[in-house]
Amino acid sequence: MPSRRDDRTYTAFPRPGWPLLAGSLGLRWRALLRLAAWSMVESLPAALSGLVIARAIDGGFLAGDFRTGLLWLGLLFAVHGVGALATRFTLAATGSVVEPLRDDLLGAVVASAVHGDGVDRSIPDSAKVARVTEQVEEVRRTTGTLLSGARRFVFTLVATTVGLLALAPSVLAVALPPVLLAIVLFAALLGTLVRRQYAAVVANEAVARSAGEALAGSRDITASRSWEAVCADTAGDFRAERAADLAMARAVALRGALTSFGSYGPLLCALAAAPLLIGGADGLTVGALVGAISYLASNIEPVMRLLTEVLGGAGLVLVVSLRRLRDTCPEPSPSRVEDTPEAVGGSDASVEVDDVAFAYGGSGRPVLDGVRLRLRHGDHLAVVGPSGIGKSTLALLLAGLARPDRGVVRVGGADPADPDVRRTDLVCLIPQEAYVLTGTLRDNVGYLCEGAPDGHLLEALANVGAAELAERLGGLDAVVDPAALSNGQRQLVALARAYASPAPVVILDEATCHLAPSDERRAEEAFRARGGTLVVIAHRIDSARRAGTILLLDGSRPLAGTHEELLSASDLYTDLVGHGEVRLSRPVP
Ligand SMILES: Nc1ncnc2c1ncn2[C@@H]1O[C@H](COP(=O)(O)OP(=O)(O)OP(=O)(O)O)[C@@H](O)[C@H]1O
Repeated sequence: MPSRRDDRTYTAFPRPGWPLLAGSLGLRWRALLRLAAWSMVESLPAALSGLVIARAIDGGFLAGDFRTGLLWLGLLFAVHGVGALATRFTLAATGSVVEPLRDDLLGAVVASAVHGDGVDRSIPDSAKVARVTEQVEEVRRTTGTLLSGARRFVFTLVATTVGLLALAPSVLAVALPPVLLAIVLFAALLGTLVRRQYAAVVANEAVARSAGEALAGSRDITASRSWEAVCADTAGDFRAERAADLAMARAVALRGALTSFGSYGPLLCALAAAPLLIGGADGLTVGALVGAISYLASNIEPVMRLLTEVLGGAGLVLVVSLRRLRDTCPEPSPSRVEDTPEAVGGSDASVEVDDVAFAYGGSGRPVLDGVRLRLRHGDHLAVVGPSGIGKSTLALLLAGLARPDRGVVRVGGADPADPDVRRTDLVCLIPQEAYVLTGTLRDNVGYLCEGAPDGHLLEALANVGAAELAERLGGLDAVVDPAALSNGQRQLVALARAYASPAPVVILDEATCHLAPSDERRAEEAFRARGGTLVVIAHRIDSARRAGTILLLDGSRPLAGTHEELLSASDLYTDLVGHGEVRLSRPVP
């Protein structure tokens, strides 16, 4: 079967949604690892700041040793410098994860638009394209925000916990419960937030749709003085949008309250417990308390805001945009593969010629003009017409050896003249002047089916009526001298080569003209029994009559039909039949 260099199919794109997002991110796992590594470096200040501050106070400033205190603060400054450098690299790594996502999403959206079930390809829906493009952009942007928010949340929280554990476990014990409670409550609220945001988006789209329709019909509405009725109709959509927005606003207000609780709760708890903790069982020093407070003030507060506002906000938009994309993009249909390269040269090989015109270079007058033809796998067609009318030219076009100036030629769904298509796997043309190579009989018969077993080649020779010739020549190993063969013998060798080839379409361009009528019949019947599509440029009436369909080229309007149909429809055909030869030697009228 023919092959193409690009074997990617559109159906390889999954539908836009979480699996696509996860697959796209999964493909960039190296960049994700890089991102994690740089995030760890970036969170060093979060892990060390409290510890360093405690040392600066206890071992430096409170002990009256300013130099030591300043040295510790200098170290803190250097650690922040390293963290800032790491931030630069995290941005680059985030870009290399998120940017390809846009291509993947657009690929999925376009595949869905082209191959989706129920897509009406005759009506370009530019509004939908714009909306979908906007949603793709939204998904890409929010994925970036989410990724960078999520990694800062996780790494900063872990770094802070580790730092607090090392510096003041008693403060950690007091501060951790409000943090965990805020996270649990936020997780419980998330479902409501998603539902309300989705409802708000849908209500917003409904308003845009109904208002757009009203504006588009404004002339008619004004002419019929029906503005009041239209306003009454659209008012329902506006009310639904207002209700959805209010419900969303209430959920967002609750989210704000949770943010404040998670941000300041740990700090307040630590400050309230401070008098008990200082000098307590684990000997909390003033420096350690200040260091612990700095952890809570400079790390926990931003981390909780990240969770509820950035992750909650961007995550919400991402979930809703992905769901909207999935809902608005129909499922690519796995059965609709006719446009994919896989379908090219499929087993159901057929011939399609659509409104083809062709002129040899230089001569302005077309040899063929307006030729249409459609053959199914297994069809047998004879092409007849006066000499010079263009029968061989049609054969060349079908075999991909010439390109039409206008119209389309497809064999097995592919353009046979496409250099990316393996033409010999698609179609085999045997011209009148049979071509025999200097080489063994095996080389000659197996030329188009390299590596085929001898049995296959011998069977081909026998079926086209060349078994006796093969025996006389000395079998498959015999070296053939083309000059020593008669025209008929050369045609038998060429016929066996075509028979043995894997091409599902065989074109015999007067390829049996030097054979006796009985041998011609035998060869043609062998090709019919071989399967596939057979096109015979016929020169004898019997040869044409054997075909299921006859195409008569007459220079003006090609006609196709059975022998009887053409007899009653065309004087030219009757004329050809009267001569016994369907190729008249008189010139084209
Ligand atoms: N390579 C070529 N360059 C220019 N003109 C050509 C070329 N080959 C064929 N022609 C012209 O194109 C026309 C159609 O030729 P074609 O061989 O297709 O006709 P045909 O019907 O097969 O004829 P025949 O039955 O005699 O083989 C003829 O006028 C021929 O002279």
